Amino acid sequence: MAFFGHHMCRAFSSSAFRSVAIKHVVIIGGGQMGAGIAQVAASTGHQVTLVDTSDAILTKAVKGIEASLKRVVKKKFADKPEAGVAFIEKALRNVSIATDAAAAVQSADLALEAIVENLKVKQDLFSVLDKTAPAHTIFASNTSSLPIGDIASATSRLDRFGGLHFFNPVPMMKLVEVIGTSATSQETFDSLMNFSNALGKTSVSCKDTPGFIVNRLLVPYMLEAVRLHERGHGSKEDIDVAMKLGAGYPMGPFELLDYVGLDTAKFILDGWSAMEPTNPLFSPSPLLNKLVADGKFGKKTGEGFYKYK
Ligand SMILES: CCCCCCCCCCCCCC(=O)CC(=O)SCCNC(=O)CCNC(=O)[C@H](O)C(C)(C)COP(=O)(O)OP(=O)(O)OC[C@H]1O[C@@H](n2cnc3c(N)ncnc32)[C@H](O)[C@@H]1OP(=O)(O)O
Ligand SMILES: NC(=O)C1=CN([C@@H]2O[C@H](COP(=O)(O)OP(=O)(O)OC[C@H]3O[C@@H](n4cnc5c(N)ncnc54)[C@H](O)[C@@H]3O)[C@@H](O)[C@H]2O)C=CC1
Repeated sequence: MAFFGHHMCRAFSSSAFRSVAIKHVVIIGGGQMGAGIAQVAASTGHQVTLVDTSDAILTKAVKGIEASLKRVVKKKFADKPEAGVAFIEKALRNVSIATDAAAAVQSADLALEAIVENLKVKQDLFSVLDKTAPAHTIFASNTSSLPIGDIASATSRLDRFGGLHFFNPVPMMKLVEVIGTSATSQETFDSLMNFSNALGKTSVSCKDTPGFIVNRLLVPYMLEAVRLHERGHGSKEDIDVAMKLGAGYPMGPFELLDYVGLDTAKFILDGWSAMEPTNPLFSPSPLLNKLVADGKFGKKTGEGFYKYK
């Protein structure tokens, strides 16, 4: 089984650009990941512009950020409720919203995308942003499964392009994978590491290889769980209970798939299947395809493998 035989080494290129102190972050995509990253960046004193395709989506995103901040302060400021209110107000003041990404990046130190998991759509976005962003602006992708180098290839700033892979839910998950391609400069990589650390996250350095570290291990596990169920060897409920109580995972694989989003899971599976069509692990899943075709994307739509209303 090849499972993505190619291997890309990261050899830092020299760059005319110094490492950038990231103060203004433009986050494109105000879904679960973009909103979560915006929340954490704003809470740690960064100026954030959150971009999506409509005001309605952005209003929902900001409401979600406020609700999540309330959960955070309930714990963090348990004995000081006024300080908690001030913390939320300060964080929300750091967030502005926009629907025009090309205009928003004109004052950005970092443009980070968390839009749909589709190579062409991500390339189209960065190709446009490349024309309006200042020379110093670093571009980064939060992709789960696509090669960072392929996304970067749509731009003229290969040395100022890297990956920042966050985990869902962003306010709770402590890890960020920082990915450098073979063309990412050391200055850019350092800037991304510093930014991730400034968000209070623990950062690990990753090569631009399929799935980086976490998803290289997590995706096959989730795929095996679905295959096991499709073979009739376990109900999804039993598999979830087994992995929570027998392996100590906070969520079982089906709960986690619903949490991630089945639309995103399908994008990942289809993308990896295209890269390695003969690998039976990546063959289409009738169960997943049916749920996605029915608009059952998991928790975010109220139904996936399970019902949430
Ligand atoms: C063949 C078909 C298969 C397709 C295969 C394709 C596979 C594709 C899959 C790969 C996808 C990859 C996605 C990716 O790139 C990387 C990822 O992000 S993977 C996901 C990683 N995340 C996890 O593994 C999450 C695991 N779950 C948990 O850690 C917990 O369950 C969770 C923290 C989410 C919730 O905790 P829980 O105890 O279950 O519930 P509570 O509601 O009680 O929360 C506990 C605690 O946490 C606070 N909290 C929770 N969420 C938030 C939030 N969004 N904001 C703020 N605070 C939050 C909550 O308030 C609680 O606080 P207490 O003080 O304890 O009350
Ligand atoms: N869901 C997860 O657990 C994780 C997802 N990721 C990655 O993060 C990215 C986003 O995932 P989610 O937030 O879960 O998706 P989501 O579906 O919740 O949000 C995506 C958002 O992007 C917006 N969007 C799509 N195209 C756009 C464009 N051209 N311009 C502006 N906005 C656009 C959509 O309107 C939507 O609000 C994907 O690349 C995914 O692989 C990474 C880590 C974890």
